[in-house]
Amino acid sequence: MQQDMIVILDLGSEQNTLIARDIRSLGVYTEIHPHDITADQLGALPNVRGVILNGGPNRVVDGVSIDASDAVYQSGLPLLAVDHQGKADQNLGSWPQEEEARMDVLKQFVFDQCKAQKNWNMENFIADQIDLIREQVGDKKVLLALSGGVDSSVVAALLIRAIGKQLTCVHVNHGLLRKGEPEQVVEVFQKQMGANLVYVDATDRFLTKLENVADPEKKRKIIGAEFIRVFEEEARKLDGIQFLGQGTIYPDIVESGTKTAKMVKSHHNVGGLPEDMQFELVEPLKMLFKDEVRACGTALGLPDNMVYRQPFPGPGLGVRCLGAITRDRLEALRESDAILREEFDKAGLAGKVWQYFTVVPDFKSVGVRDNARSFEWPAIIRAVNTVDAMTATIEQIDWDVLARITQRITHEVPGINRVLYDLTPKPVGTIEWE
Ligand SMILES: Nc1ncnc2c1ncn2[C@@H]1O[C@H](COP(=O)(O)OP(=O)(O)OP(=O)(O)O)[C@@H](O)[C@H]1O
Repeated sequence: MQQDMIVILDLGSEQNTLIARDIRSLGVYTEIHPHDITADQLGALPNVRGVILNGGPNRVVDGVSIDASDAVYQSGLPLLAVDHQGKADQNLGSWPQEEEARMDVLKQFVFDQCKAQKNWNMENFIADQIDLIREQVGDKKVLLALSGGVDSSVVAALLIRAIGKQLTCVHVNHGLLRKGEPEQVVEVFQKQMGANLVYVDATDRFLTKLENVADPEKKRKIIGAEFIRVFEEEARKLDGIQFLGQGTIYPDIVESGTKTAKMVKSHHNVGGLPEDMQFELVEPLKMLFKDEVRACGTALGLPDNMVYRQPFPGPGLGVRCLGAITRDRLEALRESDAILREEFDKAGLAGKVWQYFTVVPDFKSVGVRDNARSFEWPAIIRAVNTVDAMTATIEQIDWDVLARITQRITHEVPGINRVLYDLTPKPVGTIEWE
């Protein structure tokens, strides 16, 4: 391993991630571990230069105040005790709330006391991961479900670098992807990077299953279950696969809970595979935050529009083609969404607005086209900003941009005769319509 490490022990703090991010921003690698880490576990971590005892409001569990194990106190490593409640007790000093003062304390600890080197960067990370992946996988084979989203794309690029043809990627086109996405996956991974890529066009299969299904929950369930079925079928056709690559990232793990935090949820796994299909997991991004995943993707040569892709729901366009999906309305949705993205790009909004897309509902309105009555769907524009997806505000799009988008959609997309702009923040509206 190339990097020095500062270990953060979670003694009931809600700010483990914040402090981890602060230290990484200083160019030093950090990992968050449970408070009762054993001497063996601590000893197994490479290049540890110091330990932060990160206390906070959850420190008292069942009336007992938790503390780090003796192994930590006897390790001889420099220790920094932090209490985010600002209280000082026997072991814990108080902790500055202001960012500048906090960073000063961290810098002093990390560089002066621990003598850590500023060697956390993507070049070192990639070099380390390539070694680790080769060590884990040996001459065996790895399977990866490649969506074309940020996380699985970066995992694919990293695995291709590490093990080349020992990796097989499976990309499922369920017919609900955005315009150009499946083509880009084939272009980037198969043509440019020379990956083993199985491209499955399962559009008919998904759309047939979804025929006449109007309930949003049912739609989501059908799409999820069918995805697992298609993926399983493809996996069974391949011989001798022992490993499954996954785009697990650090927030998935941190949010899933250390010992003092509540379990939140587990993401990113291609869950639901049958029990006889047990794979060992390869999760090379599991210590990276999202912006680091993007930096890693860029360093591996992935295109910007893949690395900075806006979030896209698992069921894809299926939840934006409201009610029972029909092929013609889905096509109108895909085309209007592509125009919106193109115009946002031209207007410099693409990197600025968090999420933007169109929705096509299952009702029509009267219009006039070429001097004749038309009866067509509306396209609804949604453009929102959020920090944590729990709340969202509306992007105030320039009127000229909106007018241009309206002109293009109503003239270029068959079946659309109106464009509407959704002004609802979250709450009350969710970001997606279904
Ligand atoms: N169309 C698809 N083809 C192949 N694999 C897919 C597809 N959709 C999802 N997956 C797999 O399921 C995982 C979780 O999917 P989800 O839609 O939750 O994406 P995500 O969490 O945004 O991850 P990503 O950024 O990789 O898309 C993906 O990382 C990928 O491995």
